[in-house]
Amino acid sequence: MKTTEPFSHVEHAHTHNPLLNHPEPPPAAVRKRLFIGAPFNITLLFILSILLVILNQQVLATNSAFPEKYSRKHSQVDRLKWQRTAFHFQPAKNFIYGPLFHMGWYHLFYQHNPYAPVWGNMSWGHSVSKDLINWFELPVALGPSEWYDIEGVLSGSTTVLPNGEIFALYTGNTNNFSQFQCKAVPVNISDPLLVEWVKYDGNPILYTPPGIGLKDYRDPSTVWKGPDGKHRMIMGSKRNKTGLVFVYHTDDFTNYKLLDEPLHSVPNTDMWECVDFYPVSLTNDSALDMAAYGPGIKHVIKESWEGHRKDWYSIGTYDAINDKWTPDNPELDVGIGYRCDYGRFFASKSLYDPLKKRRVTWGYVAESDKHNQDRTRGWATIFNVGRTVVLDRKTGTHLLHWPVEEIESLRYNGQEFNEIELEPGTIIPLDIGTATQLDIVATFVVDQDALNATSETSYEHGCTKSAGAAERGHFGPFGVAVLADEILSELTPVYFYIAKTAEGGVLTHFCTDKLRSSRDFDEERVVYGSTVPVVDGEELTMRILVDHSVVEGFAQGGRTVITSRVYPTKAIYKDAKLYLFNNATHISVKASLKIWQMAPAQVKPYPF
Ligand SMILES: OC[C@H]1O[C@@](CO)(OC[C@@]2(O[C@H]3O[C@H](CO)[C@@H](O)[C@H](O)[C@H]3O)O[C@H](CO)[C@@H](O)[C@@H]2O)[C@@H](O)[C@@H]1O
Repeated sequence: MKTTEPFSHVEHAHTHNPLLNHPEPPPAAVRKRLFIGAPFNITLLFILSILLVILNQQVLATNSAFPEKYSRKHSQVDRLKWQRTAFHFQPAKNFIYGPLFHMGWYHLFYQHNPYAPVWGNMSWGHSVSKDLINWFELPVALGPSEWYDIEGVLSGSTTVLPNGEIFALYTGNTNNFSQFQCKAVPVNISDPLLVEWVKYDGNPILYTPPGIGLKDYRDPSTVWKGPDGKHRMIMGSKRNKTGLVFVYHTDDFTNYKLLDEPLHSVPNTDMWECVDFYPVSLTNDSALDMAAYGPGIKHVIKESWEGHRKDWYSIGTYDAINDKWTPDNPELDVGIGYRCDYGRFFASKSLYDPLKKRRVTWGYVAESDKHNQDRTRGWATIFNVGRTVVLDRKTGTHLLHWPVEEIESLRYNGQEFNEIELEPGTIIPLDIGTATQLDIVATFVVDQDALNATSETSYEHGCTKSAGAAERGHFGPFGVAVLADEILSELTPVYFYIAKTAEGGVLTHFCTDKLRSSRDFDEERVVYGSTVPVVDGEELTMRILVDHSVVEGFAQGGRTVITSRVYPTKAIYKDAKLYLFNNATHISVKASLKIWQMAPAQVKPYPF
């Protein structure tokens, strides 16, 4: 790895940043010093403060902050071209999202419109990879063709049986959008690419159960064998506003018998789409295949909340004899506890990878700019970089989602910055050259004496209801601003914010501020985030993947994750810069970073 000189050249670049700072009164001790002086100084200071307040208010008013609609420098064509990601999976064009599975090669199946970059003509797109990073696009595996799927081959799953048999279960959308479950098989299982698929001629194999809406019944899971030798399949649905998971038993993988009782249900969580269910180990980081059952194992339910477009998980115990699942903590039940990702990430689906004994999950990361841009760009929505999922054995309450190790093969030109002192209210540029494709690992050491000395409490703080990185607290925000232009008119800060509780404890928030990511339209001009547990003895660490229009942030090894789509108009190409900041009012922070440039991944048609 190539390293730069120590960070001395940046130290004298410390600047006071009006864009990040709120017009808050300085702390009492400082205030005293400011007001000792001649009346002339007081008047001057007063005028300056008024100007600062006006400037800050302009910046904080989200839409009116940017009167100039487009940057003159980069044309719209250039901007849209820049948005295409370099190392996140997306096919050459059109619309993607959906499920995946494995066979020899890693096979990724996804919801795909072969004709336009918008939802419609839903088909199963198909790509294969040897390393989860570089992909070959194959022909569409399954497209609408029959009465039961004429309006779309929707999401589902694939199953590989121990005898090598492979089949897919999917939801067919009829001409009136009723949903039926269907089966398909590869034509030739000795083809490692599984290029051709054929639909079962007895489709549909499953009809909507009584009392369930015809449009509330979809996304059949992978089939697995329970400890009693019976095979199971599950599907998400809802009854009134109660989200639930149906369980089916099968002997032949074509006929499925619905059990009377659901595996689990939670009132007021609406339709559960793309339900995922898998075991996690309490004793090590090795993933388990679906059949794993017994002591030392917990089971995770993940659901994608229709309408909200958010993925929720909960950790609990699976009783395979009665096909019932119970959450460890009812207050952290499915849909009311933790999310897989606090940004834009939906309809995720995981794969047990027997090669590396790990579970990898992908979700689709939709666009958040104007819908008509999709057509101009020619593509829409991407996948996150595949993430391994393990139980966080330190907390026991969280999952850890972390980019697959293969992504590190794209790193080059590594640079290290050690122990940069960030005093309250500073922002410094990090001179790393091009800043559009990056892997950043940052550690922050907080001045504990200052933290302990202050009794101020800000327990009520929350990323999503805050004013983002401009909202100054005693102990935050501090972090990294990515995709920022030189004058900070566009920037996406990814940061920690420490809040002290009335009892003297601390609560750490991990946030991404999209309020000033783009001067252009963004339907989610918001601050994303949540709290992140920090276990005794841990430093505050974050990892950020920057890839043009996507920013993935991981705090504390992936306990809290935030994926954002961003559409800067100025901070693009060589004008995209990186900054380190501490906008807290009362603590200094020492930051150490490793930053790599990221090479593009290859996504190509398979060379038949
Ligand atoms: O592509 C269908 C699969 O995708 C899932 C999970 O994302 O359901 C999405 C869903 O919404 C799509 O269709 C809507 C039109 O009917 C459209 O407005 C929306 O933008 C699309 O994402 O698809 C079904 C209807 O087909 C709808 O109820 C969902 O919200 C998954 O559940 C599907 O299998």
